[in-house]
Amino acid sequence: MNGTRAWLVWGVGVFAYLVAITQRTSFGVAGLAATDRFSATASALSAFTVIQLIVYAGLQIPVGVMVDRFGPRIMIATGAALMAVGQLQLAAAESVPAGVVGRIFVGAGDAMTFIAVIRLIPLWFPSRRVPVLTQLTGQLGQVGQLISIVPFAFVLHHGGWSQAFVGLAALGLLACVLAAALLRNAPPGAPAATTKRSFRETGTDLGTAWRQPGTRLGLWSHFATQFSGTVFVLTWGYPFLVSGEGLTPATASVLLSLFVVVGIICGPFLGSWVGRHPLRRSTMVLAVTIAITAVWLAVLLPSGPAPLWLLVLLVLVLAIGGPASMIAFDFARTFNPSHRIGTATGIVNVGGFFAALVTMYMVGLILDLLNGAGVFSGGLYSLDAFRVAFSFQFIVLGIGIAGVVASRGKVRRAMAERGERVPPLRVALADNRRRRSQFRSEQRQERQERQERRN
Ligand SMILES: N[C@@H](Cc1c[nH]cn1)C(=O)NCC(=O)O
Repeated sequence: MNGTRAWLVWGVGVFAYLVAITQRTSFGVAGLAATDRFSATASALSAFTVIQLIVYAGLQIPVGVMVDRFGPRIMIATGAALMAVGQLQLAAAESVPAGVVGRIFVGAGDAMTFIAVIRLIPLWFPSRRVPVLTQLTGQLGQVGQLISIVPFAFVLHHGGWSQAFVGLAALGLLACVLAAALLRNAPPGAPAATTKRSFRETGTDLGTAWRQPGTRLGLWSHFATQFSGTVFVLTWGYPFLVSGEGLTPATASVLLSLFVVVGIICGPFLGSWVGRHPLRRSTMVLAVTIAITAVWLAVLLPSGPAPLWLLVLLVLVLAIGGPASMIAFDFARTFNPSHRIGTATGIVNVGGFFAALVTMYMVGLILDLLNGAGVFSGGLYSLDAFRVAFSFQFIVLGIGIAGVVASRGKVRRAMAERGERVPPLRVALADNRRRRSQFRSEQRQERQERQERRN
């Protein structure tokens, strides 16, 4: 494998994903400017984000199939081009429908990027490197959010709407050109990364990927770990922290930026842990999901504002959900043959975004209903209203945990039929401790022997 070339391909892939995250998150930063430009109500504005995410989630499976059929390069380049077209449309739009069309293009291009980028990794790198590089790709991509928050917001407020969105279109075009020029689907001489399948065979592949219990374990893992953080960052976190908990906008922004930092720090650790303990991946997923449930209970159960340290802890735990959700793609990769990984990854990636969309909608609906019925004084975004509305997440978390446990059971039964047994966690931990202490005593003995020889 050509090392420099592999790193170049990975670098271009990460850049394309980072640009996709910038395009995805840019509208959140432009909320106030959009209200002025389109003279739109709050619910019309939320349609921009919701429709974009519906397009993104709806395209995951077809895009996964296309990644297997056409390879990552063309998908990444086409995705970047679509996002550039979408942002140009938004730069020119002066009505809500025209703006929504722009966001549909952005959602479609965004949908093509991540699955294709992580498909490149096992094609270019040895398998021992794949978990850490997959994690790093996911986390470095999130830096795109910071580009939306700082330079994009600066151009928007000082240069104006059209300049800011034309700038994003230029970034998309740059990603498209780099992908077309520098990406290759596989190293020279390696087996082809694409498979020509008939329509019928594609349908069969899709069914086979879905029936594979490991794919469903991936879907539920993504569902359980990712949605709460996504809802917090993309929609309800900021109003909850500022209007509900009474933090200043500056403190709330710092807390939201922590998501990116925590992901970058924790991602590589989680990736290397997954590489070393492949039989404990679902245990890690469950541990993170239970931690998310526990921290939300701690924040929502007591009446009155939560102390700042608890809100920081909430953000840290929700942020760890990001790297933990990347374990889901490891299930897709390791339980499916190479020609079905794109399809399986597409299925897995629906989980977290579907759960996030339902939760975003339900939290909004519950807030509206409580406000309409005048249940709490303090208005739409009062802390008590948020405490009730955010409790909807416990239903989704419960469904996620049940899904992970049930699909893990199926995976383990299938493994047992092949003669592979997963030892209980207690036994595995004891075994680990025994091996570590044996390793340490061997090292001690070796040092002693060396010392004796020197004397
Ligand atoms: N799990 C996310 C990526 C992530 C990593 N840290 C925080 N988020 C994911 O599913 N990504 C898919 C995408 O298109 O972004």
